[in-house]
Amino acid sequence: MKTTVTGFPRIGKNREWKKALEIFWAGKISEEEILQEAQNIQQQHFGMMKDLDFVPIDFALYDHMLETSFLLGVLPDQVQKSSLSHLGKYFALARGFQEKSVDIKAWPMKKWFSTNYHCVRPKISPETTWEADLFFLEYKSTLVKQNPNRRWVIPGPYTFARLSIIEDVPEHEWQQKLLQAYHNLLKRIPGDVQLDEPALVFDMTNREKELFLAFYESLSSYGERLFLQTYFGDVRDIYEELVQLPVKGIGLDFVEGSENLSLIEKFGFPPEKMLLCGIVAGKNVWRTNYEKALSLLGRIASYLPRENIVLSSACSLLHVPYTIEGESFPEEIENGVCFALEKVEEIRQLALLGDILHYQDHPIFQKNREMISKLTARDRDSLCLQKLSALSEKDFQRALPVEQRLPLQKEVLNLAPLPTTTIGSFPQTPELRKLRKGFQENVLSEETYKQEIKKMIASCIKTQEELGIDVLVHGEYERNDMVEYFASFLKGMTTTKNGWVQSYGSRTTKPPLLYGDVTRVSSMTVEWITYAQSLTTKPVKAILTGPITIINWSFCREDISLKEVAYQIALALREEIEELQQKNIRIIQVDEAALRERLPLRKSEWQSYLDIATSAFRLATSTLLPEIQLHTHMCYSEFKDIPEAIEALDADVLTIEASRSELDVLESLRTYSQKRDIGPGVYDIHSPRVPSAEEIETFIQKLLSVIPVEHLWINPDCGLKTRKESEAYASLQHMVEATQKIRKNLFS
Ligand SMILES: Nc1nc2c(c(=O)[nH]1)N[C@@H](CNc1ccc(C(=O)N[C@@H](CCC(=O)N[C@@H](CCC(=O)N[C@@H](CCC(=O)O)C(=O)O)C(=O)O)C(=O)O)cc1)CN2
Ligand code: MET
Ligand SMILES: [Zn+2]
Repeated sequence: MKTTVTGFPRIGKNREWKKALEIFWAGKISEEEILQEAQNIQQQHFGMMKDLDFVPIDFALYDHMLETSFLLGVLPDQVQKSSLSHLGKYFALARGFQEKSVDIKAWPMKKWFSTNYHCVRPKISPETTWEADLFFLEYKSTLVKQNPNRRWVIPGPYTFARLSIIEDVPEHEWQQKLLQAYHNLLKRIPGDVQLDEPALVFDMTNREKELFLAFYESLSSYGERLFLQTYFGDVRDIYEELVQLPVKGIGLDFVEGSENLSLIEKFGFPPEKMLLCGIVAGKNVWRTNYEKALSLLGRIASYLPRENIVLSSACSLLHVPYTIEGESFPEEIENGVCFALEKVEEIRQLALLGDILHYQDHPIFQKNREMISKLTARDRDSLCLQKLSALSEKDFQRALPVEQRLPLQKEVLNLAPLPTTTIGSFPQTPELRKLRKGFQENVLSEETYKQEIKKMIASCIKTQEELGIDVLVHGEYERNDMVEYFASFLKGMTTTKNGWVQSYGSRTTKPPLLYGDVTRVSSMTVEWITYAQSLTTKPVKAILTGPITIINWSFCREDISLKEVAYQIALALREEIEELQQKNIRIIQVDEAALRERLPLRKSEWQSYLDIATSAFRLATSTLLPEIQLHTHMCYSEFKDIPEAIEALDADVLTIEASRSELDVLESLRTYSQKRDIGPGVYDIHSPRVPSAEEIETFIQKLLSVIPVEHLWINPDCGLKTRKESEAYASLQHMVEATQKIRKNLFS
C-alpha cells in the first residue's frame, strides 16, 4: 500500500518560519529573503516526508484560506488597487495596515472547525475584483518544482464559500464567479490537486448538497488530477453522491469519522478510484493502535484493490508538533506519544504491515501491541475519583440567582456606569520572555524571577490606574500561556519543551498533554493576584482558565469520558477559586475561550457536549459568594446558535470577541443582556492597528442600541499579550476616552 499525509505543519521544526515572519514584519529582512526562507522550510519538509510515496504542498505564508483568496482573486478593490507590493497586500489583509492614506482592516479570523487553528475569513462583496494575483502562483510553483510526487493542497470551493463572509452579492452571481475562479486556478496548477472539503462533515441540507455537487460536476474536466479530501468527521449526508463524483481520489477520516467505514460497507467504494485512507490521528498525539487500525484496513481492503489505497493521516498534521525528539514524558506515557514525524513513521509501518498476510507475527506489530497495552493500563487517582462520585446537584448551583447577585455586587464594587476593563493579559515583551527563559534554565533564582514579575505587576497596575480603567488585572506576566501555565501546576498534565503548534500566522502554542487524573497540587494564581490587589483600592479581577479550554488546548487522554476529565479540572479550579475568595478577591474571571470551538460539528451531538461544558463551568464556580462577581470570557464564538448554553454558565459578566465580526452577534445577545452584564470587545487586539477614539465611540454607540446601558461593559475583544506595549496603551487610552465621552453625554 502507498502512503501520504493529508497535510503537514508549517511553522518550522524550530519555529523558523515564525521567526522569519516576525523579523520580516519588523522590516529587518527583504521580500526576497522571506520567500527564500519559505523555500528552505519547504525543502526541509520534503526531507521529513521523504519516505512517503506522495507529499502534500500545503505551505502558506500566513494562512491557507488567505492564500487561496489571492490565487482566486477574492480581493477587495481597495487592496488590489493600493500601492502595496504583493506581499504587502497579503499581510495587510492578514494583520491590518495603517499608514497615512491607506487604512486596511484585517479580515476576520475563525476557528478552523474544531481546532485551535484560526483561519482567515475572506470577504466576497461587490468590491471583490476576481483578479487572481499570479505572484502567489509563481512563489508556490517554486516550492514544488523539485518534487514530482507532490500534490497542491487548497481548500475546495464548497468549504471556501462556507467559511467566507459573503456580503451583498446575489447567490447565483458569487457562485458563478467563484467557480470560474477555481476553473482559472486549476488550469494554471500543474499536476495533482487536493481540494480540502472538511465542510462536508457538517450536517448538510439538500440545497447545500446540490450546491456542492454542482461545483464538482462543473470541475469534471480536471477530475483526472483531483483528490477530494474530507476530515474532522464522516460524510454521512453525501457519501453516495460523493464517491460517484468525477475525481481521481477521495480522502476519508477513519479516526473522527465514526460512520465512514459503515458507509463503505453499506454503499461500497468505486474500485477504480483512489482512497486516501486516514487512519492515523492528526489532532491527537497518542500512539496508533495497530491492531485496531489494521483490522479496519482489512475491512476496507475488501472493497477496492490495494493499489488504490493510500494510507494517510486522518487530517492535516498541522495540529500536532513536529517531533518528540528531545522531549521526555512521564513514565505512564513514555513510548505512547507521537508527533508529526513519528506519525509519518506510523503510516509507513502500517503500510508495511498491511501488505503482510500474517502481520501479527511481525516484530513491529508486537512492539506496538506492547506499547499500547502499557498506555491503556494507567493507574487511577482514587481520591480524585471519590471526590467526583460525591458530587450532587447543589455542587452545580450558586446560592442566589443572577438578578439578586448583580445588585449585591454593584454595591460592593461601586463602579462607574459602562465600567472599563481588559481581558487579562498585558503585552508579553521580549524582556519578559527572556526572564522566563532564564528562570526555566536555572540561570535566574526563583526569588529574583518572582521579584521581577512583581515589578511588572506593579507597573501594570500603575499604568491601568493612570489610564483610568475601572476593573484592573495583574497582567498575566507569570504565564507563558493561559493553558500551559495551569498545566504546569496540575497533576495529571505535562508540558513539552519544543512541541509548538501554529495557532494563527506566526502565533504558536505548546499544547500540554493531559494524560492522567487531574488534581491541584498547590495554588496557582493566588500569590500574583493578591499581590496586585494589595497595590490598589480598585478591584483586581482574578483570571483563571476554564475546564473546556484547558482540555481543548491540550492533547487530551481518550480513555475516559470528556465529562470525567472536565469535572476533574473543574474541581481543581474550584479549590483555587475558593482560596482567592478567602483572600478577599472581589471579581473572578474564568475564561472559556474554547467553549464554542469544541462544539461538535454535528448538531445531534451538541446538547450532550454543552451539558458537560456548562456543568463543568458551574462546578468550578458555584461556591462563589453571591457578592463576588463571576466573569467569563470567550473568543471566536458565534453564540447565535447556542444562547441557552451561554445562559447556562450562569456568569454575572460575559466579555466576548465582537469587533471583527458584525453586529449580528450582538443582536443575538439582546436577550442575554436583559438580565446579565456583557462586554462585547470594542476593538480588535489581533491587529497591530490602533483604533481611534472616534471609531471606538461609534462602536459603543452601536452597542448601546442593543444592550441596556446598565448592563454594558467596555473592553478590548481579547487579551493584550500579543501586542506591543505602545500599541496596547494607545488603544486602551482611546477606549477610555471614548467611554468617558459617552458617559458625559449620557449622564451629565
Ligand atoms: N493555548 C492557547 N490557545 C489560544 C490562545 C492562547 O492564548 N493560548 N489564544 C487564542 C489566540 N491564539 C494565540 C496563540 C498563541 C499566542 C502567543 O502569543 N504565542 C506566543 C508563544 C507564547 C509562549 O508560550 N511563550 C513562551 C516561550 C517564548 C519563546 O519563544 N521563548 C524563546 C526565548 C525568549 C527570547 O529570547 O525572546 C525561545 O524559547 O526561543 C514564554 O513566553 O515563555 C508566540 O507564538 O510567540 C497568542 C494567541 C486562541 N488560542
Ligand atoms: N485571559 C486571557 C488573556 O487575556 C484570555 C485570552 S482568550 C484567548 O490573554
Ligand atoms: Zn480571548
